[in-house]
Amino acid sequence: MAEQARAVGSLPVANVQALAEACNAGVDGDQQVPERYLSKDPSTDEVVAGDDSACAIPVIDLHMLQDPQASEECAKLASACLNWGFFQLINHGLPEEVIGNLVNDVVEFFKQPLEDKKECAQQADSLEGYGQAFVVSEDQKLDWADMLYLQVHPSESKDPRFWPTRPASFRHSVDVYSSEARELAYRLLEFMAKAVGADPMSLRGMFEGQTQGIRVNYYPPCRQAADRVLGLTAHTDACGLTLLLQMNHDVQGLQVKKDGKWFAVQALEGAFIVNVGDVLEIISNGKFRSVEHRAVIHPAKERISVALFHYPCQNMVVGPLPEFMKGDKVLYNSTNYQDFLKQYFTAKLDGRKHLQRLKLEQ
Ligand SMILES: O=C(O)CCC(=O)C(=O)O
Ligand SMILES: [Fe+2]
Repeated sequence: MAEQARAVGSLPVANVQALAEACNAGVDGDQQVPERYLSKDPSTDEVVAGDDSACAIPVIDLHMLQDPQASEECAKLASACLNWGFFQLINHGLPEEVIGNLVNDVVEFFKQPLEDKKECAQQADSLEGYGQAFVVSEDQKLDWADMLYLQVHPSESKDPRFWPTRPASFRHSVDVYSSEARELAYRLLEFMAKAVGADPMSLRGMFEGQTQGIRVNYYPPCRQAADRVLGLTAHTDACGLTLLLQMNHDVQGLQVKKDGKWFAVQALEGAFIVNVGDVLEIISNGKFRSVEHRAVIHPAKERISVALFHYPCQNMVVGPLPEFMKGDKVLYNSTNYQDFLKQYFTAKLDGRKHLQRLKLEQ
């Protein structure tokens, strides 16, 4: 992402927060939701409701993972990463104050007038900044959301052009939050490796100190057509591991694909939603799965989420690690990381297709 974020730009499109305000205001017959946002056909979607705990993504307790006696939690982690590619993490130890400061500053950022937010607008040569991601053609369907993407680590990769100066504490809140969350991601990578019998340091060593990016997603409500728009089109994450914080936990939006159906996620207050990215699926030779997910829109309520993406070492070869095979058949081709990213971005978010290409015939 470090290089790629600078090489791939997005075509400028309307600000969705402002468009939503116009469409949601007043009576029908005012501004209509433009056709380009109507990307979803509700009649063909099978969605499993998020309030049924029997069908929910697994919940993993970090306290229990750390207890050397509690091997069941480790087995649950391995099963979550294989069968869902997603889990919610509780008792993660990230200070409430650190999360609270981030949440307040993100909310304040989006409350500003459009002109002020545009001070950190995306530029033609970059994915960083405030705008939309991966718009590459004039007739492509568009997401009902705005986002702010920033590279947060290593510190020399930060581009101050895109970092909000208001609220004044924004930069500090993001720095503190992302560095705490980074440590947590490294701890999780250790547990994930251990959970499938690999050396706990094998994954940590590939990710520690490498690129971390933050993506703040703002999903405005859509009164006219909530079931026809998508906040974030179905995709897999290119990175190794994503830590997602959903701010208004009572508004459902994230959906995860399993066995051909979409499962709505009911976010637990204060928990992280963690998911496996493409790089980890390949490195683990399929023991962890990078799963398609998307975000849907509420008719009356906004939703904000913050995703932290953890990328591996820039010059690594992305391929199954011997540590994860131990005699198993090799399921994926290896490719160098820069080519891997190029292919992912060429497939325009369609990471799953990209993964299929790397997957060897069985
Ligand atoms: O907003 C969400 O719940 C999902 C966000 C996401 O998948 C992403 O930013 O990659
Ligand atoms: Fe994602």
